[in-house]
Amino acid sequence: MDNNISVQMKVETGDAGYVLEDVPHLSDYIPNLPTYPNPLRSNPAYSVVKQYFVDADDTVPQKVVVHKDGPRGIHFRRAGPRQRVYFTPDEVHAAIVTCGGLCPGLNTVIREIVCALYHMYGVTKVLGIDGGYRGFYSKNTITLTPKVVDDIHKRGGTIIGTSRGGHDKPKIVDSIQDRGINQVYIIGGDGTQKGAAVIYQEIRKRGLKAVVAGIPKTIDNDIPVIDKSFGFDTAVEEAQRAINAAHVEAESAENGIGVVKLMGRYSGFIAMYATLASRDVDLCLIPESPFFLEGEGGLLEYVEKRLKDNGHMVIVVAEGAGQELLAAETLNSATAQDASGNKLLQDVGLWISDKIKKHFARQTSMPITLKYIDPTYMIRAVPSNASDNVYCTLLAQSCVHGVMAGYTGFVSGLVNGRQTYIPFNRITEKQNNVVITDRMWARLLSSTNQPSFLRPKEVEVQKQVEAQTIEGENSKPNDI
Ligand SMILES: Nc1ncnc2c1ncn2[C@@H]1O[C@H](COP(=O)(O)OP(=O)(O)O)[C@@H](O)[C@H]1O
Ligand SMILES: O=P(O)(O)OC[C@H]1O[C@](O)(COP(=O)(O)O)[C@@H](O)[C@@H]1O
Ligand SMILES: [Mg+2]
Repeated sequence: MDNNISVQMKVETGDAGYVLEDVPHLSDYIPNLPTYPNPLRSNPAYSVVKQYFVDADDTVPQKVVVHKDGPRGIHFRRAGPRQRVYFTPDEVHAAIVTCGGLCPGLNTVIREIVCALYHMYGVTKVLGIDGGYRGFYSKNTITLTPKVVDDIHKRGGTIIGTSRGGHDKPKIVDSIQDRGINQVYIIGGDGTQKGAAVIYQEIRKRGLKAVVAGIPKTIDNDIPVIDKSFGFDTAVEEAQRAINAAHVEAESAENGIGVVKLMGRYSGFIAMYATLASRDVDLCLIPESPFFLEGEGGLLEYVEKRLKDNGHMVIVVAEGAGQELLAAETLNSATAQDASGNKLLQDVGLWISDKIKKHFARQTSMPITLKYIDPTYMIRAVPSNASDNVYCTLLAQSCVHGVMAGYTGFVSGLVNGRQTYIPFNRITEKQNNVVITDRMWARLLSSTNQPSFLRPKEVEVQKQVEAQTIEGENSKPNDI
C-alpha cells in the first residue's frame, strides 16, 4: 500500500495527445471488493430513461476550443450513475461536513446529498458533522434524514454549521474509523479540499473501505478548472441590490458617489460580473488589477472627470483590491492571517471613501456626497437562487453517484457544462483569478470606461508585449 500522492495520481494517455486525469477508486488499494447492481436500475423514475447510466469510458475535455492539429489535451471522468456499485444500502454510513466561509447553496447541497442517498440508493444512515472539521472530534453529530432537510434549501447558511481551522488529520480519521463512517462528503473551498486530500490519503494508508469526496464551495469563484462555483450566481444577483441602492443615492445628490464593497479576497469575479450585470457602475476595482490614486491617469483624477461629465458615479470595489496600498500606508502587515491561513484584509471600501472625501474637501469648488455600502455578509447569507439550486442538485447527485460507484479522492465539478470527477490536486494547486488580459476584463473596461491605471511607462511596456504576442496566445483555454 502506498501513500505517496504523486504515485496515486492516475493519468491515462491515448491517441492524439489525449490525457485522462483520472480519480482514485477503492479497488486501487483494496483487492476483490464485491460489487452490486445499481439500485437505480429498478427505480421507477430512472428505469424508463434510456442510457441513464454513464458509459464507463465517457470523459469530458477541459479545453473545448481546439485547433485542427492541436493535441486533444486533458480530460476528466464524466460523472453519473454506474451500472454497478460498491456499497449495499445497509452498509453505508455517510457523513457530511461543511467548512470555511458561508456561501449561498450550502444547505441545498446538504439536502440533495441526503435525498440522493435515501431516495436513489436506499441509504438511511447519514450524519451531519457539526461545525466544520473540528466537529469530527469535538462536537456532537446531527442525524440527517429527508424530513430534517426538507425545506433547508430555502434558508441561508448551513444547518450543520461551519468553521475555519481545526483540521487535525489523526483525530479526524480516528473519528471516521471509530464511528464506522465509510462515505465522507466534504463541502468547502480550496483550504477544505486540501484538508480532504489529506484525509483521503490517511484513509488509504490505513486501508479503510471509506471514500472521501468533495464539493467545491467558494463564493469568490476562485477554484480553477470548474466552470463556476455554486452560490456565485446568487452573490452576483444579490450584489445588484446594493449597487442599485448606491446608484439611487448617487443620482439623487449633486456630485453623488456611491461606493459598494463586494467579496473577493484574492479574485475579483463577483465585482467584475456584478459590474457587468449592472451597467450603472463607473469604476470597478479588483485585486488582480493594481491602481493608484494621485496624479495623471490616477483614480482621483478619473472620479473628478466622471463627476464633471455625469454629476454622479458608482464605484464597486472587491475587498482584496488595493491591499498593498493600504498596508504601505497604515504600516500594518499585509501578511496577517486567519485560522485557516487566509490573508486578513483591511477595509478598502472605507479607505477609498476616505481618500475621495479628503481629496474633494481640499477643493471647495466641488462639494461631494459619498455613501459607502458594505453588503458583503448580507450577500453570502442569502439562500441560493433558482439556478444555483439546480446546480447544487446536480453537483450533489453527481457526487453521490461517484461515491456509490467506489470512486474516492475526487471533487464533483462542472467542466464545460458537463458534470465530472476531478482529482483533488487539480483544484487545489492553483487559484482561479480574473485574467486582465482576457476578453472579459476588456468587456468590463469598455462598459465602465474606466482607466486601466497603467502608468505611461507601463503602457509602453504593455504595447511592446502586445506587439510580440500572437493573437489569442494569451487567452485562457475557455475565455469567452
Ligand atoms: N492546507 C491545508 N491542509 C489541511 N486543512 C486545511 C488546509 N488549509 C485549510 N484547511 C482547513 O480547511 C478548512 C477551511 O479552510 P478555509 O481556507 O477557511 O476555507 P475554504 O475551504 O473556504 O478555502 C479549515 O478547517 C482549515 O483548517
Ligand atoms: O469573515 P470570514 O468568515 O473569514 O469570511 C470572509 C471571506 O470569505 C470569503 O467570502 C471567501 O470565502 P470562500 O471563497 O471560501 O467562499 C471572502 O470573500 C471573504 O474575505
Ligand atoms: Mg479558501
